[in-house]
This record gives sequence, C-alpha cells and structure tokens, in this order.
Amino acid sequence: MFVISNSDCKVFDWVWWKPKRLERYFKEQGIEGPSYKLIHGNIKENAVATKKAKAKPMESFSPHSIAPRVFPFLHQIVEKYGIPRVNVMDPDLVKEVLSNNGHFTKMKPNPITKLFVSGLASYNGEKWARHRKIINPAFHQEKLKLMLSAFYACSDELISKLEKRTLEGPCELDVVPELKLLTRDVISRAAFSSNYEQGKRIFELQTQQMELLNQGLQSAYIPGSRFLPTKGNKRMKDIHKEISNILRGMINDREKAIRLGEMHNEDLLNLLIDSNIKEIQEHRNVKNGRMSVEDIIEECKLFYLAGQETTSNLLVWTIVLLSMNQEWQQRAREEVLQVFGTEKPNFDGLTNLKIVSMILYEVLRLYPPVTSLKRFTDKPMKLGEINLPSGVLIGLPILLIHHNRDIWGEDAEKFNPERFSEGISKAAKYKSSFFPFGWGPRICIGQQFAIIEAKIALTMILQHFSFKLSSTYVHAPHLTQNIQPQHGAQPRRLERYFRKQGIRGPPYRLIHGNVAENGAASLEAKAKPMTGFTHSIVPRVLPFLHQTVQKYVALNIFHTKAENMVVEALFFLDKLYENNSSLKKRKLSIFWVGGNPRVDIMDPDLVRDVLSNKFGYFTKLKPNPVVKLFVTGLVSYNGEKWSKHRKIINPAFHQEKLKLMMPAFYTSCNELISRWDKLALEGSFELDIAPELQCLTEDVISRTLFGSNYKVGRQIFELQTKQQELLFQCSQFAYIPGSRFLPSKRYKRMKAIYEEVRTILRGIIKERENTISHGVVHSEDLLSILIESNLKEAQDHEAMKDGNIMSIDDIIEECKIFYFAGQETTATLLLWTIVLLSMHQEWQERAREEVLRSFKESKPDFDGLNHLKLVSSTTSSKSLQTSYCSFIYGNT
Ligand code: HEM
Repeated sequence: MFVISNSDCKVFDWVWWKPKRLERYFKEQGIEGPSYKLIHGNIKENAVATKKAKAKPMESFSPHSIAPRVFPFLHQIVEKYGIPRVNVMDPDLVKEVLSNNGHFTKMKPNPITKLFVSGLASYNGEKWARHRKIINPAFHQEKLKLMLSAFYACSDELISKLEKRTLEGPCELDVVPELKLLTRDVISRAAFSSNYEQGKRIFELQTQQMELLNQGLQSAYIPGSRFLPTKGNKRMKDIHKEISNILRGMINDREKAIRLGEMHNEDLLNLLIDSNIKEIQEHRNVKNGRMSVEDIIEECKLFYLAGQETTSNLLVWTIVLLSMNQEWQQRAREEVLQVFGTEKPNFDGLTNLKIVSMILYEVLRLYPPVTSLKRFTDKPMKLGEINLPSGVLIGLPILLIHHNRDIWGEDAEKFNPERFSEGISKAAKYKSSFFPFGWGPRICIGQQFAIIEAKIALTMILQHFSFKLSSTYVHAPHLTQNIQPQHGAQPRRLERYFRKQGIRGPPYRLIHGNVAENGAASLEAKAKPMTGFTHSIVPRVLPFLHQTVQKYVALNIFHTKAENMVVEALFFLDKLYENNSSLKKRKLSIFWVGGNPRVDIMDPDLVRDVLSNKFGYFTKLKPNPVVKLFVTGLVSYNGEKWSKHRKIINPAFHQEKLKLMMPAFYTSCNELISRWDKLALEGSFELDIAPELQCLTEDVISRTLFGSNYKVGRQIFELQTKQQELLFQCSQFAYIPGSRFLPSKRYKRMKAIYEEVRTILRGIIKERENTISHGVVHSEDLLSILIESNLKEAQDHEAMKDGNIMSIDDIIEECKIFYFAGQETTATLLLWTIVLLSMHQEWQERAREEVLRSFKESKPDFDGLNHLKLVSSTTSSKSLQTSYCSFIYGNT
C-alpha cells in the first residue's frame, strides 16, 4: 500500500498528471505532438535533434534554409503534426497573442535565471507597465541622437583596428569577436558613459554568469535545487552580489549628483534615474510609483543582455550575407558614399539609407537574433478557434515564420532585400509576418537603438573596406540566444531509441539504473574462488558486464555517469552507421548506470576510432564531485587543459629522465629483496606477495616522485589509500547530484582527508619551487622535473602568464594522479607476473636464465633492461587491471 502525502501529490501533479491532462485536452481538439515524457517533457528529444543538426555544417549556403538545422526538433514536429505544442505559425494569431493585453503573459523565469537577470523583459502586469513607462523616455529618438557620439566612437575604434590589420593588403579575419567587442563597447558607453570601464567589468561578470546559467539549465529545473550549496550556485550568487555592488555604487553617486544638479551625462543610466526621479515627483503620494535601486540594477543588466548579443548577431550575419552577395555589398556601398561621402555618418543621413535598411531587414528575416518568443496562458482562453486552458506554453517561432514559403513566396529561403523595397508591410503576403523585434506592447524597447548602431557600424565598414568570405568559412549557423537545455539523461526514451536500432540490454531501473545489479553480481562472483588454473577471468572480474554481453551479444552498450556522453554516443553510432552499414545488423545492448547507458565497444576497429577521437566526440567524462575529492589530474581533463598539462608533464617521462630515476627503482627493489633474503635464511617460506608488491610500487613512486621527501610521500599515500576505500564504498550507488552535501560521516571523512593531503603537498611544492627558483639543483625526481618544466613554460610564454602554466593546485592533483595511476597498476602487473610464473615454472626458469645471462649477479642497468626479451613478453601480455583502476579510467 502507498501513502501519498499532500506534497507528493503536488509533485506528482507537476511531473505527470498535469502534463498528461493537457495532452488529452489538446488531442480532443485535434492538436497532436510527441507524447510527454516524465519531468523533462521533450527537452531531450529537442536537444538530440539540435546536437545532431549542429554536428554537420550545411551542405550549401545558397538557399538559407537554416530552420532544419537551427530548430531541428521543432521543424520536425511542425512537419509531422502541423501545429505542435501550440506553436503558433499563423501570423494573425501571432499578432493576437502579442497584442493581447495581459492574458498571454511572460513565463515566470526559473529562479536560477533570476540570479542572472530579471528586469523589464520578464515582468508582467502592473510592474511591467510601470517600468516600461519609466524606461521608455530613455529610448526616445532625441535621446538616441545624443548617444550617437558613443556609437561613432566605438565604430571608429573598430575601423582603426581593421585599418592597421590591412596596411599590407587584404587580411583574413574572424569578424565574430570583433563585432561582439563593438556591440559590447557601444552598450557600455551608451549605458554608463563615464563609468564605462566599470561597465566592462560588469559585462565580464555577466558573461561568466551566462556560462554558469547555461550549465544550470542543462536539465529541467527541479524546484529547490538552487538552494543546494553547489559550487556553481555559490559562484552565481557571488557574481550576482559583485555586479549589484558595482551598480549600486554607480547609481547612488549618480542620484546624488543629479539631485544636486551637478552632472548631466546623457547615458542610459542617467536617463533612467532622471525619469525615475520625475515619476517620484509626479506621484509623490502613490506608493510603489518608482523603481528601487535594485530595480534599476536589474534594468541595467538587462540592457546588456538584451542589446549586446542580438545586435552583434545582426552585424555578423550582415557581413556574411554581403560577402555571399557581392552585388548587394556594392549597392550598399554606393548608397553610403552617395549619402555621406567619406564623412562621419549623421542622424538624418541614417534615416535616408534605403538599401542599407532593406539589407538589414532581410538579414533580420533570414537570421533573426531572437528565434522565438514564448508566452504563457494564465487563465483559460481562446486563441482563434483553439481553446486553451491556463498554464499552456505558447511558442511563436519567429525563425520558422520568417522562412515560410506560404508567407514569403517561393524565394523564402533566398537572400533578396528587394522584397523590402516598399517597406515592411508590403514585403510578405500577410502583415505581421516579420517581427524580429517582437510586436505589440512588448515590442523591443531597443529596436531603434539597435538599428542606428547597426547602420553606423555598417556605414563606416562600407566606407573603408570591401569584404568577401574566407576559403575556410564553414556555414554552420546555430542558436546562441535561446538557452537550450542540451543534456540530461532520459533513460526510458533512450532505451526506446536503442531498441529501435535492435540494441537491447537489462531494463533501466529508477535512479540507480543497473548499478545495484552490478554490485550484487560482483559480490557473488568474488565470494567463490575460481576452479582450476584457468585464465578466463572475465566472468569473475566483470561479472555483470560479462552476463550482459553474453545475453545481448556483440557490441555492448553500457554507459556511465555522463551527461553529454549520452548524446554523443548516439551521435557516434550514427556516424558509425554511416561508415559501416553492416554494423546496423549487429546487436547491441545497454547497461544503465544511474540514468545513463554505457556503451562497451568490443570491436577493435571501433575501439581505435574512439581512442583516436577522430570525430572529436569522445571526451573524458567529467569526474563526479566525489571522485574529485580523491583525484583529478591529467587523466580526467579534456581539451586545452589536458594538452597544456600533458605538454608540461611529458618531459618528466623522457627516457633520459627515466634513466636518472634508476637508483630510486633499484633502492626500492633492494629493500624488498633484503627482506625476502632474511625470511629465506631458514629455508623456503610462504608469503602473501600482494602487500609486498604493493609496498614496493608505493616505495618506487614515492622515491621517484618526491626524492628526498619520500617519507612524507608515504604518508600521503596512506591517506590516499583510505580515501580510495571510502570512494569505493560510495561507488556502490549511482551518484545523486547534491548527495555529497549531506553531512554523512563518510563524506566528512573524505573531505578531511582531501584537505590534509593538499596541505602536505602544498608544503612540499612551495618549498621546492623556492629552492628551484634560487638555483639549488635538486635531485632528479618527478616533482622537481615537473616544477622546472612548468617554470620553463612560464618563461616561454611570459606574455601570456597564467593561462599556460600549472597552478599549485594543478601540481597537487598531478602528484596525486601519479600515485594513483602508477602504483596500483604496476603492483598488479607484478603480482600477476609472479602468479603466472609460479603456475608456469618452465617460463620462470627461462626468464631466470635470461636475467642471469644479462646481469649475472650485478645490479640491472638501463641498457641491459632493454635486452630482456622473454621478460618483456611475459609481463606486458599478462597485465591486468583491478576494478579500482577502472573506477577512474573507465569511470564506472
Ligand atoms: C538586433 C537587435 C535586437 C533584436 C533582434 C531584439 C529583439 C527583441 C525581441 C524579439 C523582444 C521581444 C521579446 C518578447 O516579446 O518576448 C525584445 C525585447 C526587449 N529588448 Fe530587444 N532586441 C534587439 C536589441 C536590443 C537592444 C540594443 C536593447 C537595449 C539596449 C534591447 C532591449 C530590450 C528590452 C529591454 C526588451 C523587453 C521589452 C519588454 O518586455 O517590454 N534590445 N527584443
């Protein structure tokens, strides 16, 4: 029997009943779409389609049919069902939604988004009206005229920069960063004039905030999760605070100055404060008539967000399209030269630029910076013939409407500014089919601002330069404005996805996937020894995987903790299918680790494809936060960070460096032999060699890593071993985000060990850095070599500083990974070598003969080691890894 409390009901209603009810409701009215999936809805299908679409550049760029690429999922739905999830394609209905006063409201932003920005764009009702009224005057034409000098100054900077680049003739240049910088500067000057530099700092912080927000929006928002003290949440709060503090300072100063009649900057901030003060004076007695300082802060942040990326997008696509269509570039330049000559553009002249306007409109039609608008019904209502209950999301897909042939004619996908020659209203069959800035009361407040800015920049660029596409240009438009959740596992759907392709596996179980079954199989397998001396160890070492492979055959899919790998695996399969159609016939199976399937590849050619990362999709998985307490370092990094570290670490493993470590190897081995010699004094003896070999490899890595500090090294390793045990205990369950913050005893202990190890390592490293920088020659241990290589890198890239070198924290992690990666693995190799040589006495004898022939009784030397033929083939061929190792390498 189940007991369901009130709060359970609410949650259930939210994740299941309500969406299902709505689905029925729409079906009855003939509105169909893909069925609702628990919690995530169709977010995931959308993400998969988007990612898949993004992977390939477009085949040709003559027709600008970017909808299937930019909006792949929506595009497919529209194709399949006509009207999806109430996406309104009919221009008349669009107008009805947008001009509606108050019933189609903006959706409440999710609370994480609020940390980023709120302001005008997200308010509804009275609060929106009040703010809009106060802000409106700041965007009036005569105010914009006053900002012209700011627009001009920024474009002028860009032109000077480009002129320098082209002194020697034509140059190749990525315009995206340049134009981003331009629009950022424009909004910074226009909004904050004299506080322009502070403005830039705010924008830097906002950019960071946007990245964090993107990470946070990767999956459907789960109420309450923002209160978890995750690193991301904390950083977002800190950034929010810092931005607010900077802005509060500015606003207070300005308010004071304005009240004293001192300063009169014509920037947005002043206009806003001015307008606000007026509002207060007019409504002295009306409570809440004004904006608070917090309100003004939010509006300033919104200006940046709403005005920067949008306008730079417009400019970028204008340059691209005018490069593709040289005749229009020519016509635009002729017009500009006719209106302004080579003079600075002025306001009246800008309004006379007809061709330039037509071009900008056509760019906004084909590549609208805001690709869709969303509204929400806050009560039951009718839209055209459709009944809508409250709580329905309405999508107004600007991009799809802008590309629709029924509306724009057969050349809808062609760049043809001519269609705007008689103005916007005559450009399409239906009025209101062109709405890049929205429509109705909530139309973009910065529309004129953006158009003036774009016109000035374009005019000045055309006056000075001509441009064409570089041969390296790849036409691959994608969505940047709308923040799209891309990842987040959706097991049931993926299961179906795989099944359709003939790939099966054990069924997914809620939250933990197959982790518990895996654990149980391991315990069971471990409980009994193997019968006889056989080498078929797979069923024992990887019992569950083995069973899965047996049952579901061939390539086996088993996915670990990995948000993005899910999608990437699907992707890769598609790629493989493209290249190898016979694969389609093979069966695959899935294995669920938490919500994620794991794909185990058994075909050596495919293994190589994955490891060579030919397609660029195979990255290392991000370690889960608990694993991070144990170790990160080189094995877990990707991309630039990985290559930087690998470059610095590589020299430490060069052959001549390894030669210098020989004495350390020798000393450690000698200790073991002396110990064994003592035991053997009385004749043969029985010994568990596993701890002996463990001890040997620990000693070796301690000495080679830390040289004279090797005793401290041993202390670290004891701590790390404990940490590893704790981690292993945690690994019996799928990682549940946030669970590490539960103050469990195990977690507390892990945290304490983590700190202790860091403190010890930091001490050693600082000391070394100190002596090395004072020219004291150190023993040739790994740590010194690493620090030296790092210092060298710092000298080579002096100008770039920190970006190219490792921090102390980085070095700490690398020391930990050396221990982890180098100790257990080597001990295992040695252990199995001894075991196998015990099982196969004849090979033991042959190996001994070889060794005695090479070294007699003397100490082994480097060259001699190279000549050991038998020894090499035995050891390398029989190496095994334990489950611990795969914990990090294989990321189970
Ligand atoms: C090419 C450039 C731009 C495009 C395509 C664009 C597009 C849009 C669109 C489509 C909306 C309506 C959103 C909705 O109805 O849900 C909007 C609203 C808004 N835009 Fe823009 N925008 C641009 C530039 C700017 C600039 C430069 C600023 C400010 C400096 C700005 C500030 C705003 C604000 C504050 C709103 C909210 C208005 C409200 O809800 O009342 N935009 N923009």
